[in-house]
Amino acid sequence: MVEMAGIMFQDITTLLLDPKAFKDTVDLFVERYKGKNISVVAGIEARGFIFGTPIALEIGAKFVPLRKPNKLPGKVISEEYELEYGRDCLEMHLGAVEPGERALVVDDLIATGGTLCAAMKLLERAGAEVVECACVIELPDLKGRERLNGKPLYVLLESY
Ligand SMILES: O=P(O)(O)OC[C@H]1O[C@H](OP(=O)(O)OP(=O)(O)O)[C@H](O)[C@@H]1O
Ligand SMILES: Nc1ncnc2[nH]cnc12
Repeated sequence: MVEMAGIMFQDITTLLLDPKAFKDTVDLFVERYKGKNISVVAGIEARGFIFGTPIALEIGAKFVPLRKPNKLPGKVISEEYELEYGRDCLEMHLGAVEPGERALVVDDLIATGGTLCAAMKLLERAGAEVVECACVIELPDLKGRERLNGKPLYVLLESY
């Protein structure tokens, strides 16, 4: 954890420097989701890509990037969401997900929950069933879990 502009920033890049710790982290998710009939792993830009892609490969699911605005070249659907300061937006390629698909949403961290909430809305608008959201770290004091409308959230560690 490092302090950045008054915020205690949870920096997962140190985890990535340790190949065994990184692999063990991915394996914990793979063990949980393998054989659960998940066809889509949706990873949230940017840090959700780091964990989402190896999980998708290992469980045999496709990987769908949920990106910040104006990054995806094709037609997209968009969802705006509130940040602690201001607003942001996530986009997903139209047609990347088919109605009825079972999706897992992956990110590195849940803080206020706005990002995961927008991600779930995109997948549900495309007709997918969001099975669960998965993050490495939860900041429980920010009560992000309460914004997920009862959708299960699996995290590896809580940071207070
Ligand atoms: O639960 P929330 O309050 O919505 O915050 C969590 C989001 O914040 C961070 O991403 P950030 O928006 O900083 O973007 P980045 O990964 O591109 O740096 C983090 O990786 C999550 O995606
Ligand atoms: N404290 C924090 N550390 C890392 N990423 C974040 N995203 C939102 N809050 C964060």
